[in-house]
Amino acid sequence: LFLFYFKDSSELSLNKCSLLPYNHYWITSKRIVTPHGVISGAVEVEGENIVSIVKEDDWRRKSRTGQVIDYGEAVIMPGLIDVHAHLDEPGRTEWEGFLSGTKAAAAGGITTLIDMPLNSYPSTVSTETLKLKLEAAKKRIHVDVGFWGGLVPENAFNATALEALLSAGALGLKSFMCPSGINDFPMTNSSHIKEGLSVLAKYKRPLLVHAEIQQDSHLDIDDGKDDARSYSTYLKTRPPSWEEAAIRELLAVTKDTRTGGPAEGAHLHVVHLSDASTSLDLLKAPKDNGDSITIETCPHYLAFSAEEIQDGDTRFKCAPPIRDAANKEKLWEALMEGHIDMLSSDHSPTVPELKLLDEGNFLKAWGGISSLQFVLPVTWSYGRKYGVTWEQIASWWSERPAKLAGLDLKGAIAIGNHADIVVWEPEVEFHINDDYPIYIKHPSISAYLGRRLSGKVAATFVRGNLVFKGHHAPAAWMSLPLLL
Ligand SMILES: NC(=O)N[C@H]1NC(=O)NC1=O
Ligand SMILES: [Zn+2]
Ligand SMILES: [Zn+2]
Repeated sequence: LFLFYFKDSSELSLNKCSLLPYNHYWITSKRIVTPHGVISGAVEVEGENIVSIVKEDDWRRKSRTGQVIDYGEAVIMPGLIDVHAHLDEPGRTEWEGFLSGTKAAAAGGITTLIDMPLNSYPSTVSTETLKLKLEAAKKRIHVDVGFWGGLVPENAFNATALEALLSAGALGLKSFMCPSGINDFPMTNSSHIKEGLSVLAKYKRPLLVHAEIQQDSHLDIDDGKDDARSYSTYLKTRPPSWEEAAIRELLAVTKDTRTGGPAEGAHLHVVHLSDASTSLDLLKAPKDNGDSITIETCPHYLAFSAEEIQDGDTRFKCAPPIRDAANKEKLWEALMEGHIDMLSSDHSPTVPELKLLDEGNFLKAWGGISSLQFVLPVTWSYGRKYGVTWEQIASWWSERPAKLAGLDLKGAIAIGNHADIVVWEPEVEFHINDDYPIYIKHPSISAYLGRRLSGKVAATFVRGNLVFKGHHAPAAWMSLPLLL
């Protein structure tokens, strides 16, 4: 698979994209999150990889070479892998772009980001348009970036075109079952999806689906009774029945992904599940019975509830919508019990003008949450009262996303893996106000502006390069597609 790397490894010796001058070093801490538990000890990095992991007792006894960076009691975790972010470049760079987006990612402990095929212009639906993405990202990324391709009516019945897109490096495909809000990214129906899955089966790669199907809305938005500034008006326009309808249709095709089925090898990933009632319940049995399905939800569905969204505060408009507090509780329960597999940001920014913050019209504003830099502290801050552990965070944000995207050398602090590491301090609180360094292009639309969070990112390593430690590595980024 192609992953678009930010640095040519052959140039590591004259490395300007690392804030560390060493090629071989040890990171020590009392709290290192490994697949075998949290240990006190040291992680040895050489070049791009983790070459050993030792517990404290052995570490003391061992003679060693290489520099030592002691992080004390800070938590050392695998870097986060955000499988769902819209960086909007090329074509809508004024909305975000690779430079600011990956800068925010690095500051937030995200070491790999998979870019969605829509909101840029053109959409990533062919080898030619994927090439435009690669060109745009060149020398402009602070973390590893991969790309999903788009499954749209135009390419769905063209297996040759889809295969070319996957061979050119798309890590999988993404489609919408309702209007996406982007003209050159039309929605697919289940026959398109079935075709897509049959091609993906060969490549053993996933289809990510925005699972909402438009139902008759009971709201007549023209009768003047419903205030477009009120969040409840927006909520009524996208009831859980939209998610339910999409999931019912999807389950008719995911049977094919079972062992021995016609699309064995393909996988369906339901993005940003919001409805924790019937939509989730419908997925449980097929998932347990061998349909190849995973489910993601996003921090904003876990942090916020409809009741607390103020009139006109369109920063919180997204689709599917943030539902009531009871639904939020059920989402946490499903996550803790393992029915929801992973988290992603669905960072989907725009320019402040299109968020209509002054007018506050929920029906007309751009739908999309801006959150990229804060997903780790948000997961931790809002999850603490449910007893969330660092190992769970590593599973939701690193291990399972790596598996979904087929990134064999990522997702865990393990020998041989890429040295993709976040160092963070769970006990440190901070207030996201106007003085706080926010690296996304438009801080004013950030959903977390004004919040107090705990869990501060101290340092981020991407394949052995220290890319962030309160400030970013100054860099003229080299980039190249690399065969994993
Ligand atoms: N086009 C786009 O990014 N849409 C996203 N925004 C959102 O809130 N949900 C989405 O799917
Ligand atoms: Zn979506
Ligand atoms: Zn999205």
